[in-house]
Amino acid sequence: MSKRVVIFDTTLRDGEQSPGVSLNIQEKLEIAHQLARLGVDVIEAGFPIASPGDFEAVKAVADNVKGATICGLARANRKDIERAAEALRGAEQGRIHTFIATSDIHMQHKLRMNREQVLEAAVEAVKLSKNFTSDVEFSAEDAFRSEVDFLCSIFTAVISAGAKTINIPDTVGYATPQEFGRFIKAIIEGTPNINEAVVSVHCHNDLGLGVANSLAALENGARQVECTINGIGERAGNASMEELVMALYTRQAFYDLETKINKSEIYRTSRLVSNLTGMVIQPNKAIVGKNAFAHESGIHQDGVLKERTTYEIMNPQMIGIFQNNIVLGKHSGRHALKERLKELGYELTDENFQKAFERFKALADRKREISDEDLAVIVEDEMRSIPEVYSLEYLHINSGTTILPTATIRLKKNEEMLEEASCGDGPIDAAYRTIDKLTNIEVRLASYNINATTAGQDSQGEVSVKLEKNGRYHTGRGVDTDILIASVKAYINAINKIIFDSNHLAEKVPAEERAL
Ligand SMILES: CC(=O)SCCNC(=O)CCNC(=O)[C@H](O)C(C)(C)COP(=O)(O)OP(=O)(O)OC[C@H]1O[C@@H](n2cnc3c(N)ncnc32)[C@H](O)[C@@H]1OP(=O)(O)O
Ligand SMILES: CC(C)C(=O)C(=O)O
Ligand SMILES: [Mg+2]
Repeated sequence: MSKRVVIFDTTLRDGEQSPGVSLNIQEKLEIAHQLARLGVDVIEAGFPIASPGDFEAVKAVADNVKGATICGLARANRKDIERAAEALRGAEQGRIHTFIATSDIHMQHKLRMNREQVLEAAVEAVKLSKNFTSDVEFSAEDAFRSEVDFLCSIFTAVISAGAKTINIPDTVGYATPQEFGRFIKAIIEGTPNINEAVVSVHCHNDLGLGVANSLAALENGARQVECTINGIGERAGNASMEELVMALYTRQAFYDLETKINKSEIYRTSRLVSNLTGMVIQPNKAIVGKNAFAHESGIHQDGVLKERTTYEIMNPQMIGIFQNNIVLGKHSGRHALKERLKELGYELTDENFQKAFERFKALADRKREISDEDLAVIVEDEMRSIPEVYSLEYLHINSGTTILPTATIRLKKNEEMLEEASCGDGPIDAAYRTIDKLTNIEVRLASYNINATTAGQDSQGEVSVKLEKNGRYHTGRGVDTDILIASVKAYINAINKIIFDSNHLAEKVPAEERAL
């Protein structure tokens, strides 16, 4: 039996049946070109009878996209099939995919047809389709809830009528892997001319088993899988293409099957489909989710940095993901921080690194993810060697529409604790007046600037101040997720610089010429 699995992509047909998704001609064309680059074997571009727009989209894909079979869906009736054939006329290789439901529940309530009528409609549909193309696929909708003997007789008949692919959908996502595998085996064994057609499956994800069921079918003789990018599709979606392909590749030794998918295009295709359909990918989605290759905890990061395969079963670069997979956050350890700092070009002494690590952990307690910008701020602070004569121990600010802004601050000066309170025009003015009282250094605030150093609600505020003292300017910088704390830190930083400069000056200038 062939090892080759045919990848039938139905992102543009079943994927577009996702509630809220509607792709225009241009968008379908763009996705179809990308699917061809990705190397899918069949692109189901739409359901031409559904609307003039879908007809035009299938036609545009058929006329323009080369390198893959272009397929159009049609119910088992003349109008649908002729419309599909017309849309596909320009295709290098066109496939008509005709279908009719075979489960009792669908036949009785939806189609209001009996088995004989359904079998006859199926055979007629395949015969009619054969007038337009040699590549005809027949699907028995709701196959998994259909009676196996009836399915075998309908498949035998459509294969005799010329169907080259017979598709066995689990339309409502009801199957579980073992029983679906057994089901496929029973159909193959019960259909005498099965060797004249490719056996295909089309699994929905209502129980989250679309991919698992498809793999079970492949183990039991199926050689085409119908799937969508990012697993989009009717209700809970279809089997996800990227998961199927990567499962077959990663577990090649077990399945011994291959596809012709160009794996390095997987991520790009996933992003394109997500952007054009508006279907956001959940972060923990396998293969293409934001977190699929991200490591946050220190023990994992240490392992991955020492040897990637300790915690990665696939290489993200292989599917076109080049972003950093080490996410710095509260669970990260020293190895990961040191590695990222090295990548950013920072070489810290052991002592500075230890300080930077402590600040990193403190920030990570308040902020979900630590960005490179956050690290730059932390490290630059640690690399400066201005002694911290004053440091902030405690800050309490009262402010609002009906109260006078008041600040209470405790500063540590060397080993001594100093505490004061003051009012001001605003909370920052109150804080700065309090610091002036505590330090007893007379300064003038020459400028105050605030910036968000990183994006997002939990971003850091960076405050820079310029203080004037005896005609000389001293800048101070403070960073914190709380802008009042950042403002106070900036002011204290500038004061410490004033003291540092004044001490340096003292070494050169006699006391009487100095005034602090
Ligand atoms: C499992 C799947 O994903 S199947 C594909 C589902 N996709 C879609 O339905 C998307 C596109 N669909 C559409 O735009 C419309 O449903 C159309 C244009 C196809 C049909 O629209 P309408 O003619 O208004 O019919 P409507 O959708 O209301 O009902 C479907 C009809 O098709 C019949 N039908 C359903 N499946 C089939 C089939 N495979 N073969 C023949 N007839 C079928 C139904 O019995 C019903 O017939 P009735 O009108 O005699 O009762
Ligand atoms: C048209 C068929 C193949 C389908 O989408 C299904 O049965 O889910
Ligand atoms: Mg479907």
